[in-house]
Amino acid sequence: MRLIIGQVHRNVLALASSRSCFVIGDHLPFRMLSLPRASGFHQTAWRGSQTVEDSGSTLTLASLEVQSKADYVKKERVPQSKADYVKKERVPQSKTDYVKKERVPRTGGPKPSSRDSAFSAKPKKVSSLHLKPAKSALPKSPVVKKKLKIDEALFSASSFEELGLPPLLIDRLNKEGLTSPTEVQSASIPVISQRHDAVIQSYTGSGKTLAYLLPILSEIGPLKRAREQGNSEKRSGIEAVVVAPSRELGMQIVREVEKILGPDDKRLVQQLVGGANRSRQEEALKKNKPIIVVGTPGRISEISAAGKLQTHNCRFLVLDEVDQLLSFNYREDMHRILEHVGRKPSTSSSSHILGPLARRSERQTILVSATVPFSVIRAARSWGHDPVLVRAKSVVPLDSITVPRPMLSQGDPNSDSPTMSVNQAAVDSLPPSLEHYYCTTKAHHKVDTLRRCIHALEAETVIAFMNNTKPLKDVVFKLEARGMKAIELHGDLGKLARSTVLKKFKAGEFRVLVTNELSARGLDIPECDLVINLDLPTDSTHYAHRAGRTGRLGRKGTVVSICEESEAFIMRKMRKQLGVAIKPCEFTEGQITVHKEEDVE
Ligand SMILES: Nc1ncnc2c1ncn2[C@@H]1O[C@H](COP(=O)(O)OP(=O)(O)OP(=O)(O)O)[C@@H](O)[C@H]1O
Repeated sequence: MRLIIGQVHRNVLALASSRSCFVIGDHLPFRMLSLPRASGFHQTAWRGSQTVEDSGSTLTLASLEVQSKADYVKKERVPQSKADYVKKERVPQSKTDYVKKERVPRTGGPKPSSRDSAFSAKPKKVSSLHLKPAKSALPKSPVVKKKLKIDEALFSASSFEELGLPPLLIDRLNKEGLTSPTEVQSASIPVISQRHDAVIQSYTGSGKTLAYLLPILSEIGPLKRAREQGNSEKRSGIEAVVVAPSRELGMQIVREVEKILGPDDKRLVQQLVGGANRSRQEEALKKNKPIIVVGTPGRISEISAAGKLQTHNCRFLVLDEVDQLLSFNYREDMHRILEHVGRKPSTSSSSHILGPLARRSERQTILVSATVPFSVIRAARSWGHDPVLVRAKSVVPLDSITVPRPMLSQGDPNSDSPTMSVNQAAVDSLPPSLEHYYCTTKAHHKVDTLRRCIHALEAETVIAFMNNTKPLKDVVFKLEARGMKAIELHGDLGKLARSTVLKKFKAGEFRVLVTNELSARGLDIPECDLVINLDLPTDSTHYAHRAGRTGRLGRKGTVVSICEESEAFIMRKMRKQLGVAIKPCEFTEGQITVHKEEDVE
């Protein structure tokens, strides 16, 4: 049976979403959860497993130190020239309003990020890093547990005020047109503010960057929460380190921090990305005295090793796209970062005997990705104190997470085999609003199919992925020859060329960006309405990150994989692994024709 769809954006078939629960462990609804927590956040020993205890006390906004609106106005308000900003600024909004607003593509959507991206890093093969869970040689300290329950109300927080962000920070967010938190932000902000180590997992384009930046900027820098007198921690130097696997993602995060800090304070964030001039970065560290640095593992560890980056006072360490940062390529740099950030060099004789692990860890560790394989859970357990997994509408203590049953039959649960990583990571990493299709064609007709697909779907801003760099130019040439404006982007281009390409593409000068795996993670181009796989991604984790370049923050988006007949089984396999409908289709006479699966099997 054949079903003809006119223009996919007008007559979109509702996909039967078979999105199932994230594979790792059982998830409790937030309201059911009791979170035991070491009262001493700065526990010296890294503890092993810990049981989840139920408690009678409910974790309310107050117990999370998130005050009610009234309290908030009373206690938090600091003398400001802009009197009564609360009255002026707060526009009561329901969550539905927010969703409605965000879903209007282009014109009515959220204020697009002003973040620029510059591409540089070469794509790195992701294989898992075997960092052994650190075992402290120190005796375990007695742990006083504070039992917490989380109020479901936090999930439906419709404003940043409800989440207890400081007034100055809310003021800045409003100025940037950000008035309502996303779901993952509502879940993460209270948890991080309560000083839990956390793994944040939520689908691509759901706002994970602000989910960790906002609670951090509530604690450090000029927008931070006013503390009661005598209760202020005196800190100096760098207080937060954010690590990202690529230069482009690093720069994007820098732009996001700059946007929140505002023009007067943007020097307080310093980029330490590879490929940029290192001595200039070192000079800026000296001159600007930043409170937060964002960079790639290599450059951060390089400058740290040279003694030009002091991070022992650091309170926050964020690993964005953590599953990629755990790959073998980053092993040494990540080891250095984890060993140094937020660790006080100790002079006591015992620590000389016991080695670096005896040094006191002061930092809060936050791991972030749309795809969280079990290796990340294991790493978080070994690096953090009572870490929790935060997702939209659920928070789970990591100690309660076990390797899921199906995984056990597929191999050694302690191995980081791709199968394991894929199965655990893929589900729930995709925005629910995406439409997925695949079509088959001969290899030499792929570009023509791509062109017909773009016309049929009336897509305006298209990212086409290939697996290698070499053929990109050829595809661009063929598209241009057929009158379609296209441009290539890959790591072999110079730094300036890469940022120019992106600027032009974002400005709408080109309809198609032809690129490789380099652009699959982090790239935020809200206007992108179509992602094409001209080469199939290597696994469903890669599929998820590529697909996530479209359909960001509730917008509509379509993903089309163009493959040869002999590869169609891979798409069917990915459909199973991802738990989403990827429908076979073809493009004829300016239309998409969607087949039912029976027709092709
Ligand atoms: N509360 C908000 N209101 C409006 N826009 C927001 C909000 N939070 C984030 N955004 C915007 O949503 C877009 C996507 O956010 P972000 O890049 O943080 O997503 P992500 O979950 O990290 O995606 P990925 O997994 O692909 O890296 C950005 O343009 C960001 O500026």
